[in-house]
Amino acid sequence: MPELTDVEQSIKSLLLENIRSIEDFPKPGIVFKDITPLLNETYLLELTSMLLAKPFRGQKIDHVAGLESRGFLFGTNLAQDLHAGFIPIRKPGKLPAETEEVNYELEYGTDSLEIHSDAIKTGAKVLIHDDLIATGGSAKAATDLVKKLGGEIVGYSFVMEISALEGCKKLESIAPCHCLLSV
Ligand SMILES: O=P(O)(O)OC[C@H]1O[C@H](OP(=O)(O)OP(=O)(O)O)[C@H](O)[C@@H]1O
Ligand SMILES: Nc1ncnc2[nH]cnc12
Repeated sequence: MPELTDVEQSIKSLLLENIRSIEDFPKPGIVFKDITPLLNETYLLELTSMLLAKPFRGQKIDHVAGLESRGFLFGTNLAQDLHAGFIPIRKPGKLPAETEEVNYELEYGTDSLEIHSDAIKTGAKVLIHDDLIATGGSAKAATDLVKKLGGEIVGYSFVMEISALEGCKKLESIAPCHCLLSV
């Protein structure tokens, strides 16, 4: 009988095969990693969701904070699976109530992120989730927002990392960084 880790490895290979690489999107020189095929088929959606939650099962997590927009796709699923609430971290001007804001750098530009000022109670345990980590700038900005509100970062969850950009290195001293897939 195959070991569980072998089965998990095979599932990860299957998921990786279903990620599309699109050259020169959204700018020349960027190879865009498209996770939408993982949403397109129910078995891929379920396998991805199951493996995303696995490292955090049994941990006390009050909220999953997902980054706009692709961090919303698996983020609410992940929150429900971990019996946590979901907090949207959004691009500027999208959240309707009072917000906190931070600026950050992207692999292909700069942007800012916002969170509702009342989204987190002091000491709440927060897991940050996104589809992909490249430079880690967005996840670090999300970290700063959560900390500004008094939340405690207990981990990071990404569907995939672009390992050459070493984004997780920015975060490892803060909390464990789990990337389901790596390119
Ligand atoms: O690790 P980093 O270098 O910060 O890059 C990763 C971020 O870039 C992408 O988002 P993008 O800003 O393209 O927005 P989108 O999710 O709305 O497409 C991706 O979904 C992450 O949020
Ligand atoms: N290469 C890439 N593919 C998809 N999303 C990204 N976000 C930052 N870099 C990216």
